[in-house]
Amino acid sequence: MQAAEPLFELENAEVVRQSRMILHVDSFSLAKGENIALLGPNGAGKSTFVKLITREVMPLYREKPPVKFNGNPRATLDEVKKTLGVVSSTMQSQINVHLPAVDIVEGGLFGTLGLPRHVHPDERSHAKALEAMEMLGVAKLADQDIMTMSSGQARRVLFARALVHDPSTLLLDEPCTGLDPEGMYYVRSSMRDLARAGKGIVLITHYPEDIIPEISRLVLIKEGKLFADGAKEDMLTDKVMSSLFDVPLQVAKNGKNNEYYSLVSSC
Ligand SMILES: Nc1ncnc2c1ncn2[C@@H]1O[C@H](COP(=O)(O)OP(=O)(O)OP(=O)(O)O)[C@@H](O)[C@H]1O
Repeated sequence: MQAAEPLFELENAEVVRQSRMILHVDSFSLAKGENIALLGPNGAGKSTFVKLITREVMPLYREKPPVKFNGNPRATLDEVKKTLGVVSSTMQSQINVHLPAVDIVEGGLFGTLGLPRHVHPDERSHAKALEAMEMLGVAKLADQDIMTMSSGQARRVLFARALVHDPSTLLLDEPCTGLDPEGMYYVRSSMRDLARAGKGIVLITHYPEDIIPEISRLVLIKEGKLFADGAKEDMLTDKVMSSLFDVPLQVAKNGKNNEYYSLVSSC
């Protein structure tokens, strides 16, 4: 079987802020369509890692390019945006206008959180937005003001927004943060649906509970470096998790078929 082509590659990539090295990756590759989770303590460098993918952060210059996207060391922002759909928990707090949810979703076609002023939505873009909302089970909320929605409903609207331009990979930055168990249930089941529909998933999280069964590879980040990278079952052990977070932790397996993991602190 032929190996899938890489979507994203890093080689000797370093990010410096205020004279401090906040991320250094010797070597990393993510295949097209692959599902991974990035796990690590606060301040470890997970968001910086993902911002190297989205080109919000640039690495130090090297003669041999440290970042390649679709094999291209000079991928344009437009190319990156077309390929990726992004959802983050902080996006929700940036929405402070009264707009129908469908406008938020349609804004995803233009890379904005609502419809840009100069844009007059046409039937096609409206239909696309409704189709994405249908996929996330929130089409019936299309006309509801986003500001009046529960956090779980609004998060699913943001998933629909990330999907509206049909990206091949979704970048999900702590998608369950701030949600109650019902909201988490729907976000996690949406992640599963999307993975099954063939979307690649890159999930950043602090919690193994978010790691849906379709994700089989875990990348652990600590103190600005790749701490470990490998199969989920090898990473989610008491020993590895305790040394990643520097406190005693036990990994429990649960779910109907023991397909989920959670972390228990022994205080
Ligand atoms: N613009 C910046 N200037 C200075 N330091 C920065 C900047 N951006 C990030 N850092 C630092 O780099 C480190 C890594 O930050 P990053 O946001 O990537 O971590 P993270 O693993 O995503 O954290 P969290 O889980 O808390 O979101 C942190 O110590 C952070 O304070």
